Amino acid sequence: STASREDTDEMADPPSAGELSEQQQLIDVNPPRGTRDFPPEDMRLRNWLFGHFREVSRILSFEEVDFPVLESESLFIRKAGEEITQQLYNFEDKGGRRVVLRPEITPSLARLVIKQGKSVSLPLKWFTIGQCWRYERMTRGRRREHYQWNMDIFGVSKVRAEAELIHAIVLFFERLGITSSDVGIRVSSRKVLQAVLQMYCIPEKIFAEVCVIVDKWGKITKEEVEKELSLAGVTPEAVKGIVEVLSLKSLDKLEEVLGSDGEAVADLKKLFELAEQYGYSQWLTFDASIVRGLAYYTGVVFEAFDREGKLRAICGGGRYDRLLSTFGSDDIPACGFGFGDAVIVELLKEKGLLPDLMRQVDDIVFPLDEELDGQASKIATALRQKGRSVDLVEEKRLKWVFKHAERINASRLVLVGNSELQRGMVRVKVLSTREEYEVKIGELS
Ligand SMILES: Nc1ccc(Br)nc1
Repeated sequence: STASREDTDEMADPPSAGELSEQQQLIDVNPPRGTRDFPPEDMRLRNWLFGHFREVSRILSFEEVDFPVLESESLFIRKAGEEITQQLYNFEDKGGRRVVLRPEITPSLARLVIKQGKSVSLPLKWFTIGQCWRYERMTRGRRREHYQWNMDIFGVSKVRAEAELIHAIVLFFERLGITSSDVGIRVSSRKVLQAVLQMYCIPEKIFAEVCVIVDKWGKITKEEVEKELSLAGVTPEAVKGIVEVLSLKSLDKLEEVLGSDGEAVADLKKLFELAEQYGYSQWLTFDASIVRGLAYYTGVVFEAFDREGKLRAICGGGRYDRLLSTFGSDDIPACGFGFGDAVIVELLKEKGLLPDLMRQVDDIVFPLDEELDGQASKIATALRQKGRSVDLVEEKRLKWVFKHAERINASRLVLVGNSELQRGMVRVKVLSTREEYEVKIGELS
């Protein structure tokens, strides 16, 4: 016989376009280009990931904050040629205001710190998980949104802040089963590049632009980097000096080039000493080519990478001591990182570490006869008030209910039947042990 719809759990085929009248044309059920839906299975993974973000933030004693996804465009207008500012998801709203879907979170954090002003005592340790956007020509077919975990410390000028943030990143990886054999964290400081530019009397005003160009090292050819540096106003000998320093992979070598009295070497030495004490130095590696691509970094910068070299940077961050003054406020030393929700999932897949997250329900309550739907509602209410998750099912055959119970990993099946109700009872099946018993309705827990 043909199974009726309530017997199967497959959706009927949607009507074909020809079966719909003009105004009933099926809408495009896909989300806008470059964006994602999160159906239950994907949402379980996302909640699992964000749960670890939150737990690590709690363990590091960070407070959660949040901001509108929509921000004034003025927060992100920067002249250093960053990709992030060239791909702003910007528009004019109905009030004629220039607004954006934020491409990153740090400027919002800075805005709130300024807004809070004297009402907050430093240091501040804030975290947030928020959706960020870019408008990229779909030629590269890349996503236009992702969720980013940000942790930021305001008011700590010493590298203790960087050490704390890196500790958070290491703890997060360890919670997911990722080890320092899978992932490393490259560390350097923009003060390295700053020192080199000073050695060659390159004006400070092009520092941010030079950093954005140097960040392309390894992504575009050496010749292209040199050409862009030259166009930015860096002399040929300074370009040579920069290229030489970028290849340094040891602090000792760096010290030979920059001398031992500079801030860059001192900061990095202190950070690596602290790393030993935290017990995570096996994750760290000094790499002078790391500058990160955001204009506002001023000091230590770091990024996590997969040692097999198959993926883009997993997360990254650094010190940005001068960002607040670009918004007209007094500066407050600051340091933070962003951790996207996409590359980490690719890494977990690579390492076979994706968790198997099942839907789980405590009880299915099922009236065996239609007229018992009221009794079933009472029983569901009593159980829910005790905090049990209850799936109240009706208009189904018992065979379907057993299959459904298996599908949603229900712990118990509570059957509401006339004969039991006559005696003030319901029948309970414990699905894991097949144990079956009757219990007084008032004693069901
Ligand atoms: N900044 C940014 C925003 C959105 C995506 Br997807 N990637 C980077």
